[in-house]
Amino acid sequence: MGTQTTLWCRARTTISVGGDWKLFESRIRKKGTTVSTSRSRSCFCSSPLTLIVSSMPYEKEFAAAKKAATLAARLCKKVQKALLQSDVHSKSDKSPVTVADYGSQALVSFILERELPSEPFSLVAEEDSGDLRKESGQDTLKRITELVNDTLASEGSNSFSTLTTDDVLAAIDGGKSEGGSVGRHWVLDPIDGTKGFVRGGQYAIALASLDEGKVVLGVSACPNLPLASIGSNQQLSSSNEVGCLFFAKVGDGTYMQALGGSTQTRVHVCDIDNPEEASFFESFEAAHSSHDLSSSIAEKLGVKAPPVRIDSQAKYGALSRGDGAIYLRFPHKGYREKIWDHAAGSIVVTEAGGIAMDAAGNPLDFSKGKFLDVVSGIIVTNQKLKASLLRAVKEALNEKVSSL
Ligand SMILES: Nc1ncnc2c1ncn2[C@@H]1O[C@H](COP(=O)(O)O)[C@@H](OP(=O)(O)O)[C@H]1O
Ligand SMILES: [Mg+2]
Ligand SMILES: [Mg+2]
Ligand SMILES: [Mg+2]
Repeated sequence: MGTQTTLWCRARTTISVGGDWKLFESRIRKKGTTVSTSRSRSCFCSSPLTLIVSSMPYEKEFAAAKKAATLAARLCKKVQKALLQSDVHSKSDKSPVTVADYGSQALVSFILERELPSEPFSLVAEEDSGDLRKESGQDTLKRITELVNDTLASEGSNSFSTLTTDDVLAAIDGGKSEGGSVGRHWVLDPIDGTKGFVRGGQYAIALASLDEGKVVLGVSACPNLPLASIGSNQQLSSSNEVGCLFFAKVGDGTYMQALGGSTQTRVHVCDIDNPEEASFFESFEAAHSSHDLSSSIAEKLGVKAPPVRIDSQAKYGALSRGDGAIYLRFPHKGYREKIWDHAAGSIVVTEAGGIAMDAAGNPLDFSKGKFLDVVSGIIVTNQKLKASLLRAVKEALNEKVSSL
């Protein structure tokens, strides 16, 4: 449980803030009082000011997010097991959307609102209920409602009341927020890697929270990811258990536990500094990221291992525990990245000591609404490989331009 302290500042005061000091500074500045702060975490206020300092910020939100992602993973696992052709439903952009995408979004939206009743609720999520409101969507909607109710019942909570189809539509549409740089917003990809999900491969339920445009917590449930390393330089492991939950809160590090388990382990990115020993992740789907460009970058860097191709933000999770050293993502011309594809993954990696940036080395900016505008692509690595990776990326991109 987090504790809150109310401080009445009249002069220089030393305060202790768990979490992100920069974010805290920007908050108190906004209150209309001149506040000068220093690295020693002391602050001087020009007029009396009441500061409410939480020693464990975002703790309630973090617990709610873990609960929501874990339950959504349970729903998705059930559907993936029984996946029938008829569960695949075509959206206008032709990406397969299954009952699990909608069910997961409805469940996460419902649980976050239920667990945090006193907070304003804003959710930026991938799916909307448009197709489910049509006559042709009624059977699917009933199926989703049953799935959501079955999953809630399995939670064993006494306060459970059965949701109607209208409740489910409303919960899905709870995800219509546009996000932005003001206030708090949840960001959800109910199933990231839908193509992997349909194929029986990797996928993730990815949930993050933005505060003033910055990702402050992220949870990524990866039901098919082995608990043991999947890197190309993996050590032999006796465990073939799958299902990982990664979670990170700003300033507090990244942790992993077995989905449904309770023992958490702190994870760190690898500390490889020699690219020859590094291995890299990329999308399984060549349509999502140029495999040619990645292999040209890897060659320039001197990476020897073949690419590890997996779907979804499971790549960020695997990187955060050191399974590989680099994740390269270079969408084809005209594609615009969305925040829900990277928000949870990026904090999972940065809190584990890594860096997520665009191909020009800029930090990822989640404050501009649902799109994440990046220069050329997204690259993720550890601190030691950052400079050489950026050089190789620049060279490969220049070569690509001059060959056109
Ligand atoms: N043409 C494209 N280029 C890049 N990314 C794309 C894409 N089409 C879809 N995507 C995104 O790639 C995500 C999957 O990432 P990955 O390739 O790492 O598995 C998809 O998430 P969803 O599966 O949630 O729709 C989708 O948002
Ligand atoms: Mg999609
Ligand atoms: Mg996605
Ligand atoms: Mg998705």
